Amino acid sequence: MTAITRVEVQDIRFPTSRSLDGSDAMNAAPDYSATYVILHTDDDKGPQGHGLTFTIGRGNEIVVTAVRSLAYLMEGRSLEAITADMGAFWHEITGDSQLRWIGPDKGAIHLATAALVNAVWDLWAKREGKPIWKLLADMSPEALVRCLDFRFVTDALTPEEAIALLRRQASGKAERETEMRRDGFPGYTTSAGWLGYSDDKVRQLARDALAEGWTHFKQKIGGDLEEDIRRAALLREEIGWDKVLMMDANQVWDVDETVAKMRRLAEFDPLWIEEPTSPDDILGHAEIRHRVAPIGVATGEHCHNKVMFKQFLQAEAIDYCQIDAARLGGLNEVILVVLMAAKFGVPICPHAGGVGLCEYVQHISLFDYIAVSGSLDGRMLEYVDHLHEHFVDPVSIRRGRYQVPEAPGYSITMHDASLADHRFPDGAAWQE
Ligand SMILES: C[C@H](O)[C@@H](O)CC(=O)C(=O)O
Ligand SMILES: [Mg+2]
Repeated sequence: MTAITRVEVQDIRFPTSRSLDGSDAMNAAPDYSATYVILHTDDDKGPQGHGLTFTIGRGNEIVVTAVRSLAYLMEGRSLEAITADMGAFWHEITGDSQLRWIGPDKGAIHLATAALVNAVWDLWAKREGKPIWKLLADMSPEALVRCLDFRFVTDALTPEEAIALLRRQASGKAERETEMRRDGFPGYTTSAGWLGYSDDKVRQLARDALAEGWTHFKQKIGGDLEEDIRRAALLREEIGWDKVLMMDANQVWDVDETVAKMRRLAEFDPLWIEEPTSPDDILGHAEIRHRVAPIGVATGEHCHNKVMFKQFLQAEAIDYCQIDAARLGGLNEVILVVLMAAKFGVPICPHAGGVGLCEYVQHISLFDYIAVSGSLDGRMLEYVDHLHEHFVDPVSIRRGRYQVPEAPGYSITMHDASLADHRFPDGAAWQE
């Protein structure tokens, strides 16, 4: 038995606002940040569990405090008891009635839940000697479904339906695993498109990305419309018309405004408009989708729980489901949404613009392809070229495709020196 003896939490921040990496129309100057959790165990020689949740700077201290409040639900428990019934564990960690009051299943408390839950999965996978995607792909449908909490979503997906979905793809799993190891998973890059970058920088980064083999690009829009049009033309000039372009407004518009603006931007042939309006406006997204077709609608990075995703799917409001590994309450909830999306026929294209998110979501897309959907249609994984050097097992990209991670765990462990340098406010990075 391995007991979780202590939950350690750190406030880690990177001063990305200095270079405007990650900037968009809503978030002009983000400092990519992590509430970073380490699960210590009574096995000194064994691995620790690592997990993080993503924020963009101020407020990270609130999520750190929320992790401290939740820690009592973890400390003293055995890993084996948790993993024997992961569904019950998730129900319990999101079910403390006093803490649930400040959610439920949303906001700082849910972000904190993600860091803790993902750290448990990381610990489990490390002890099994497998990367997360492989741990999931190797589970029987019944074992995987036992990891999930179906409360509030059985009108959209029952455990029996989830088992049937997983059984449907069981026979081709080994083949798809081999294919992924050979070819990698298709990606797209956002790195050339941040809103705060100068024209020259956008041009240079687009050229670099083309030379590296990227074929799919995402651009930030949502500022002045004429500026959006000018920058879309600039990007098309660089990448040509045979490459795919996506647009991301980061929630700045109303519904009618989105329709009017996307009718102008349609000349640049965007595949999707991402987060056009409030992330909570399910019917608004449905209305936009209806009116801007054939441009697709993508959202999910601010979609905070399985109930919201259920309704986006039921309302036929999205063409692309952009789950976020740390906005939902950790992997248990992510898997449930992946299964619901498969049932509704909507492709998973995870959000990865943040620190550590590329590291996390590669496991989710691999699992989705190998064990759930069995399809690459409409599926691609976001890539941003920032901060990977701080991870012990960073993502590896070749010709615009994610290479399969093989190290045990969830790929989220950071180097000790990186943690020390970026601890807020006393780390070296914050002394300049
Ligand atoms: C603030 C983040 O960088 C955000 O712009 C990321 C995002 O919207 C994306 O990657 O998509
Ligand atoms: Mg986005």
